[in-house]
Order: sequence, then C-alpha cells, then structure tokens
Amino acid sequence: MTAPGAGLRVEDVVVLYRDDDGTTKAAVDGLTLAVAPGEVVALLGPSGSGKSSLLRAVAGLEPVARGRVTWDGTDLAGVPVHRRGMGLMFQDGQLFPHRDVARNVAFGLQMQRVPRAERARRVAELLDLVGLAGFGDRDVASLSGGERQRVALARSLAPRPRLLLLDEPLSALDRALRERLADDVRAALTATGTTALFVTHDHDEAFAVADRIAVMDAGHLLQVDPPAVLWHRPSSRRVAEFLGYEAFVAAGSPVGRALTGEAGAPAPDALLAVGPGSLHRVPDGVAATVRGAGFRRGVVELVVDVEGVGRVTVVEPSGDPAAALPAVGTQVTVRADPHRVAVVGGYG
Ligand SMILES: Nc1ncnc2c1ncn2[C@@H]1O[C@H](COP(=O)(O)OP(=O)(O)OP(=O)(O)O)[C@@H](O)[C@H]1O
Repeated sequence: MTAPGAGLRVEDVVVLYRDDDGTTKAAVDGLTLAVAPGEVVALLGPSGSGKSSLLRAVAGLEPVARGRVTWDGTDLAGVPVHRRGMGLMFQDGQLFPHRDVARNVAFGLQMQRVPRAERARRVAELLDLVGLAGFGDRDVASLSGGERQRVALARSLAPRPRLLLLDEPLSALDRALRERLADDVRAALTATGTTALFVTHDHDEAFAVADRIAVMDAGHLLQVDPPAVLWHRPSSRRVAEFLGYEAFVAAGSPVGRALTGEAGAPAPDALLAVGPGSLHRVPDGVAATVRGAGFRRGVVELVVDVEGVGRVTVVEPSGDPAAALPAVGTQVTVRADPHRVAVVGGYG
C-alpha cells in the first residue's frame, strides 16, 4: 500500500511562455496529475497540447508559474534539475559520440562514483535488459536508430532514477520498429520497477507502454485512466474523437437501439461512440451505403454512411483472396458489436 502523496504529484500547475509581442500564453493551464511509485503514465495529446512543457516543468527545466510539483510530498520548487533524481530521455537519444556503448551506459554511474566492478556489472545487466547483450564495445556511430534508443534507455535507467521522464523517445523511428520498441520499453520499465512519465502523440505507443494514459488538450487534462477504461469509457466526446471514434449516437434513439439490439443496449440516455471495428455487416440491420473500400494489413476497411449515424469505418477480415471489394454505392446493412462501442461520459 502506497502512502498518500507518495511518488509524483503535479498540483494545479501552470507553465507560461511569453510571445514575441509580450503577451503570455499558458502551455499548461492548471493541471493536476499523480504518478504512483512504480507506475508508468503516458501523456498523450495532439501537437502543441503542452505535454513537453509539463514534462520539462516536472524536470525543473521550465519554471512553474502557479501550483506545485512534489515528490513524496516534498515541494521541488527551487530544487535544481540535477538534484531531482530524475532521468531524462529524448527523441534523439543524445548519446556521447566519443564513448562506446558501455561507457555511454556507465555515464550516470560514474557521476554517482559507483565503483568500477559494480559499474561493469550494472552496465552488463542493463544492456541485457534492453536486448543489447554483448554490444558494450561497439562504437555508437555504428548503431541503428533503434539500437541507439535502446542504449539511451539503458543509460537513463542505469542510475536508478526515482522518476524517468521520456519525451517522444520513439518518434524518430519507423512504425514497425516503434511498435516493437514500445513493448520493450514497457518490459524494461516494469522489470526495473521504474516510475515513469512518457510523452507521446502516438496512441498505439501510449496504449502499449502505460498503466494509465493522461489525455491532454490545450494545456488541460481531459481524462486520466487505464488504457482499457479510456478506450471503452472516454469521459467526453472530445476524448472519444481524439481516440479515433467517428460517430455518436444516443443508445435510446431508434437507430441506437437498432444498432445495438435489445441485449447490447446500455442505459437509454447513454451516448455511444462508434469507430473503426465497432460495426459489422449483417443480413438485416441499419441501412448503410458504401463510400469507399480498401485492403489494409489483412483486413478490408469499408467506409460507409450509416443512416442516422454518419460515416463509419467497418473492418472485416479478408478471408477470400479472390473476393472483390464492394463497389462504391453498394447498399449494405450493419449492426454494432456491443463490446466494440464506447460509452461516453461514464455510463454503463
Ligand atoms: N520556449 C517556448 N516559447 C514560446 N512558446 C512555447 C515554447 N515552448 C512551447 N511553446 C508553446 O507552448 C505550447 C505547448 O507546447 P509543447 O511543446 O509543450 O506541446 P506538446 O504537446 O509537447 O507538442 P509536441 O508534441 O508538438 O511537442 C505550444 O503552443 C508551443 O508553441
């Protein structure tokens, strides 16, 4: 059981920037968030929503104009960056080019004056953890982008920071690599019990790494919840739209009832969000017109206009390689899978 106030607390924090014309603008606008010891929280939001500003304020790199940042209940105001016991990792791992992999990873341990033998042990342990066992002697210039970020992760974990701050650490990598590394980052953070705040604008990454996801928009926190709760119970239409839900329908309306069927319908006043994968074609359902069809990574995506609902993407397995895609204008009928619609605003 964790003591109340343990770990990181961000209380009503405001971060201001001064524009060229002298006016001030709040990049973070009265935000409150807690990260418990051992927890990984992703800050997810569109570009410019204030994620990096919040991270930098926690690190002590940006002044806090209002509110406070505490660790285990102690106010960090006035505590300089290097005394906060936090690790930082950025998009470009910023490795030291003149040090080999092992000496990069050992950097923080040298700063802490950890004895040589123990340092070597810890470096080997970390390289193993990030999947780079045996890479110690390699010149960092010879590494791939993904390997560099693995080294950067090992380096930031080596001194056992009480909080690791990661700012878009995978953004420079291509998608396939990002997906794999997101799982590996999660595994490394979990294995070391590291408390972490992970900034990303990539939904899949946030869902892959985090115990809880904090959705930010325009300097505000819209919702913070575990991934499954966020996905199935977005707190507002805004959050649901940001997650990729495409259309909204009142559960109790005629079309809402027709879509979900009697058994699947939640409270009649609930607002349902439907998106890619929520609907499937059935012989008798709600009328819809095909507006587009495409083949993507083993599935067929049909963009359909559903009567009384709007434009939604139907995702179907593509079983038969010889089957033609439905033509634009084809009339179909659809129904919702009750487990694949979200209930907006805490109903259900
Ligand atoms: N040094 C600065 N001076 C002035 N304005 C800034 C400064 N840094 C950030 N901003 C502004 O503050 C707002 C939030 O920026 P921030 O970088 O925190 O957002 P973000 O969510 O991390 O975005 P991104 O994903 O694009 O990095 C933006 O409108 C940005 O233009």
